[in-house]
Amino acid sequence: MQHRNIAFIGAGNMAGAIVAGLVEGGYPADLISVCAPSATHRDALAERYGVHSRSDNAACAAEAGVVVLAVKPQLMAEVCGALRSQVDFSGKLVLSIAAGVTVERFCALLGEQLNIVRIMPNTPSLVGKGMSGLYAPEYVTAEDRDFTAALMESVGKICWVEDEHGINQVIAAAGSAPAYFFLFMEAMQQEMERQGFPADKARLLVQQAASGAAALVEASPEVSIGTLRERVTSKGGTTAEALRVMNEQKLPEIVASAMQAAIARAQDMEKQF
Ligand SMILES: NC(=O)C1=CN([C@@H]2O[C@H](COP(=O)(O)OP(=O)(O)OC[C@H]3O[C@@H](n4cnc5c(N)ncnc54)[C@H](OP(=O)(O)O)[C@@H]3O)[C@@H](O)[C@H]2O)C=CC1
Ligand SMILES: O=C(O)[C@@H]1CCC=N1
Repeated sequence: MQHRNIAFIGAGNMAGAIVAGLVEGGYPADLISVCAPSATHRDALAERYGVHSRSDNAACAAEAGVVVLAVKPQLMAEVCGALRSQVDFSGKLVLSIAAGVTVERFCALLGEQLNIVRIMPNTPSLVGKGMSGLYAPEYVTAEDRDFTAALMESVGKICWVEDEHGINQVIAAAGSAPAYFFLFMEAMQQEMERQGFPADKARLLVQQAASGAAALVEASPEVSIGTLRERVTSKGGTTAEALRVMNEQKLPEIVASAMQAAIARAQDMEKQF
């Protein structure tokens, strides 16, 4: 892939996961800077991955061809306002990973016809297993779209969405989703501990079952997930009994409501930030 000078504004969980995935995947660390007010996170990234640790957002962004906005949505207006007064964004590619901040808002904050791609990544990018949704306004060039796609493909899989609302739907299905699976795994580990298993064995059982199930889904694209579930479920057996309880207690409906709540929150944030 093409290599450009990238400035990450924000060095937290998500920026760190992308930086790690990029460098582990062979992107030159020397071309990556991470910028944040306190040294804690950015210095840790510099030490571990060899990227540059910076404290001056504007200087860092000014020197880069690609600026990744990776601060919390509620800080975006303040951070972009300060950047706009000191940095000329024409000719730069801006990538936002923030939930709930629209292209229209970024254009108001940083300049009209901003060359921007919105990315909705997730933290498994850290281990090269990310899933990112991408959206770009139609005027963004094919070269910048291709660069962004290749960048995120180097830390996982990607999916373009045609309209911007698709980013909110990607949040529900992928951006936030690792936390759903972690909650499920946490609950399973806790029950195994209640059953008397030590924490390390309880975790191993749950972790291996989860990663094995995910690997099976990935390895069987021609088989529906429902069919994979049925192959585990012997008639009158233990799985059927467990699934009966989950269905009686409306797990599928809970999942659907939770995803709808994530989308609704992203829409609220679009009005707020
Ligand atoms: N976490 C996730 O799973 C996902 C997050 N996102 C999006 O990523 C963005 C970041 O989230 P996340 O990484 O979780 O947040 P974190 O709180 O982990 O990181 C935020 C980072 O922003 C830095 N920061 C705070 N103020 C400034 C400032 N004025 N200038 C520059 N940097 C600043 C913080 O600095 P310091 O290191 O000094 O604290 C920190 O490094 C959000 O917009 C979120 O919507 C998207 C998809 C998934
Ligand atoms: O919780 C959030 O708002 C962010 C976006 C997706 C994952 N974390």
